[in-house]
Parts: sequence; C-alpha cells; structure tokens
Amino acid sequence: MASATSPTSLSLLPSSSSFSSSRSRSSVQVAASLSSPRFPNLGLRVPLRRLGFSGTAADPLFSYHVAPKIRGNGKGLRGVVSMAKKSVGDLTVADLKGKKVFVRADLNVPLDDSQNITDDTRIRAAIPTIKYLIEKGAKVILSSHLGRPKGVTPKFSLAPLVPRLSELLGIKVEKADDCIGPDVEKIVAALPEGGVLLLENVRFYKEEEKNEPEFAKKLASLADLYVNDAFGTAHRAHASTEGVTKFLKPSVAGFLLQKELDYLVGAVSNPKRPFASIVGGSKVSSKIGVIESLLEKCDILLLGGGMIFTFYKAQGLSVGSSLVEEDKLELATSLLAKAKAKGVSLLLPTDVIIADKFAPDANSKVVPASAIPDGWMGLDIGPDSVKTFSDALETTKTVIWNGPMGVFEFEKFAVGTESIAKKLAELSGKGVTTIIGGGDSVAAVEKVGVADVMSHISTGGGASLELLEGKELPGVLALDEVIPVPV
Ligand SMILES: Nc1ncnc2c1ncn2[C@@H]1O[C@H](COP(=O)(O)OP(=O)(O)O)[C@@H](O)[C@H]1O
Ligand SMILES: O=C(OP(=O)(O)O)[C@H](O)COP(=O)(O)O
Repeated sequence: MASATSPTSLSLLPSSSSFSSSRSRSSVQVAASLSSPRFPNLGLRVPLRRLGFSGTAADPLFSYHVAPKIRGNGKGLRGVVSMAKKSVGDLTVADLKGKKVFVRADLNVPLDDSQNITDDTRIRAAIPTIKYLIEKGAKVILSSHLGRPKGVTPKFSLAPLVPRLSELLGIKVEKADDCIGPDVEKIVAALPEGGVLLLENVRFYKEEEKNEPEFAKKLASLADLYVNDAFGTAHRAHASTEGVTKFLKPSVAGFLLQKELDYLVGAVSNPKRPFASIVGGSKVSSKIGVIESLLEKCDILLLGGGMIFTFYKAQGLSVGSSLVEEDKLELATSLLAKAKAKGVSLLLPTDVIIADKFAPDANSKVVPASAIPDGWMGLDIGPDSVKTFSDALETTKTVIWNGPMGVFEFEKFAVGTESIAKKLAELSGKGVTTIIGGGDSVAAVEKVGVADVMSHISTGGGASLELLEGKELPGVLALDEVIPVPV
C-alpha cells in the first residue's frame, strides 16, 4: 500500500546567498525567498509556472508561497522550520510516477437549484496540486465532501463538478458512483498514469465524520500515498482528512494547504511590522479567541461590525437597539485593558451608520458613536471611522482581516466594509502583505472585485478562524513532519 517516501524537504534557511542544493525545487526557492522585495520576511511568491503550472502570480489561487517559518536556536543552526509538514512539492517523479495518490480536497462549492456551480474558487484552488501530480505521472484519486448530507443524497453528489474539473485540468476526469468498494477499485485499477478519478461524496458514509478506522482503511486501500489539500476541512478530524493518514505513507500537504498555513500561521506569527489586525463580524463571542490570539502578535487592532456595540456599552455608551451581548460586557472591558497592557493600539469606530430597522430599505444616518438614539441600531462604521482606520493602516506592512465592518449584505450598510476592502487592495499594490482570513470578509472582497490583488484569501472559514485562534488543525497535525537538516 505505502510507497517509499521521498527525501525530506529542506527545512533550514541557507546560510549564504551562494546556497545551492540538489534537493527539491520548493526548498531551493526558500533560499530565493531571502531577497524577495514583495515578501521579504517570509517567503517568495513562486509563480507556479516554475513548477510547471499555468496561471499568473497575480492570481492568489495560482501562486504557491514558500514560507520558511524560521526560529533561530542559537546553536549554530541558522533556523528550523517550525511545524513544517512535508509537501507534495517534495515528491518527485520517482516518488509519483505510476503511483495511486489519494488527494483529499475541499470541493465543497455552492450549487444553485439547477446544480450549477455558483462559485468555483475551491475547485480552482485545488488545481495546482492535482496538475503537479498529473505531470509527474501519478494516478489521482480525488476525494471531497459536499454539504452535510445524512446518507446518500443525490443533490449532494459531486457529479456536477466533473465538467469544471475536466475543463481546468485539460483532461477528462472520471467519476465513481461511490468512494469505496469493488466498483471503485475496478476504476482505480484501470486509471492511467496522469488520470484523475473523482470519488463520490465521502460524507455519504456516516463513518467519514465519525472518523471510523475501518472506513479510513478502505479509503486508504485505494492508494499508495496521501495528499491533503483540503484546507477548508482541515479543522475536522474525519476519516478522509485525518484517519486515512494512519494507513498511508507518506502523507503530505498539498500546495493549497501549505499556502494557507504559510499565511495564516507563518505571516501572522512572524509578521513584517507594523502588523494590523482588523476584526469584524456580528458577535464578539465568536471572535474572542481570534482577538485574544491576535492581541499577542499585532501592533494595531481595528474593530468593526456588530461586536463594537458590546464594547461601547461596556464603556457606558448608549447603543440604542444595536446588537449587544450583555454577558460579554466584562470580557469587552478586559480585552480593552489587555490591548492597553500589551501596547496594542486598539481602535473602535468613532462614528456609525444607524438604521431605524434591520432591513435593506431602513432609514439611515451617520452619528457619533456616543450618540446612538433609542430605537436605532448601528449597522455600519461611519465615514470618519473609515478615514481613521485607513490612516492607521497606511504605515502597516502586514494586515489580516476577518469579519465585515457592517451588514454588508444590505447595500446601504456595505460602505464601511467595501472601503476597507479597497484600502487593503491599495496597500497590497504597495507591497503590504494582505491576508483575508475566510468567512464573510472574503465575500466582501470578492464583491468589490479586489480579490486578485490580495496576498492571500483563505478558502476556509472555520479552519482559518481556528488557525487564527492559535489552534492546531487535526488534518494538518496528522501529516508527516519534515525532518530538520542542519546547514
Ligand atoms: N452592526 C452589525 N449588526 C448586526 N450584524 C452585523 C453587523 N455588522 C456585521 N454584521 C453581520 O455579521 C455577519 C458576519 O459575522 P461573522 O459570521 O462573525 O463574520 P465572518 O463570517 O466574517 O467570520 C454578517 O452577516 C454581517 O451582516
Ligand atoms: O465550507 C466549509 O467550511 P466553512 O463554511 O467554515 O468555510 C468546509 O467545506 C467544511 O465544511 P463543514 O463545516 O460542513 O465541515
């Protein structure tokens, strides 16, 4: 079942610019990262064409960022990659040609009532890893979930994804009606080198989410080695994301998974400063972990969205009928105190756009944060706040954003969120590392049409939130570690 593993990836920074190595290409590109002006602290934007992929470096989904995640140990080693996982880029033709590779991707894309894909971002994001494997002569067994089906449910079949996958890969993708069993085994046996077989929705089996070892073993028995590229599902310890690694070696990270980690862990823990975090969204309760974790790392914290009213109320301001979490008032106060103690510049909006009802056609007006009348609710940050936030961001070198500034689903209350998206796009153009950490902020950035210029847009909402909270993801933990090599 398991094939011989490839040589480990290079996990240390080169000690001089004349560094040369016969090791994997991605490792050599880590060396090049030292002098990248765009991304000086972390890594190089590596155009995938250098790895044989199409696409442009301007498209965040078609670039692979190598981030070395350095931590010096002061004992002669120049640095060690922390938490480094083996990458598919470390596997060569010798490792892959003729091998059956189980690729877990997150192809959980939205479909309309006619089963048309309404956003193919996750499919496009999965392509670089699949292409790499195809080009190395592997036989790709592609697995994903779609939705949250309870048993076999036709509307959650992965069949509608086949045409788009085939189009993007430039080959005819085969589709199985199941994800395990003799019929699937037959198709796998007939799969040519460079062929791709899409398995049926792995969540049609309840054993998937229960991470049942017998089911994981059956999935694993289809292949020789495992690649996890399903970032959006990496926070789930499921059979196809975690359990399968116990039966398949090597188990390595795909390009997308690695890029997500490079940004959401690497760039955030080793940021180019000043480092600003922007946190919004509806409730402070769902962002406590993220705020607390970012307070440890950032220089500036900008807060927006519905959560600000809990902070206002905690400071004794009237908030009208704005969203407030009464049981989080003390927490809000303690977060403000913590920011102060840590020397983090925490900014709350100074003005807000209020509405007389929660509706797209509500009457609205701009008021100072201290003057929200009874019966009115704050649904967006105001123009002065947009200016203050933009000015605060002006000097930053790294910005991470999670959560909208207001109810951006309603046109009238989308200005704050859209202005921040535009500001980040502008900063990105000036070389600032801009990271959009999943969820509704991604939708906002896409709505404004500036997604392509951001340094990184996460493909996982829940997964990115957990990473930003400092949690480890089971789908990542289970992968093979890179063994540090002294230089
Ligand atoms: N002032 C506000 N009042 C009520 N809801 C808000 C407000 N500002 C933002 N929201 C809502 O927050 C939601 C996003 O919150 P959340 O799920 O926490 O963020 P994300 O999806 O980015 O993680 C959006 O649907 C938005 O309408
Ligand atoms: O869409 C997903 O997560 P997200 O909505 O948090 O980005 C993933 O595919 C995970 O799906 P799940 O939350 O049903 O496990």
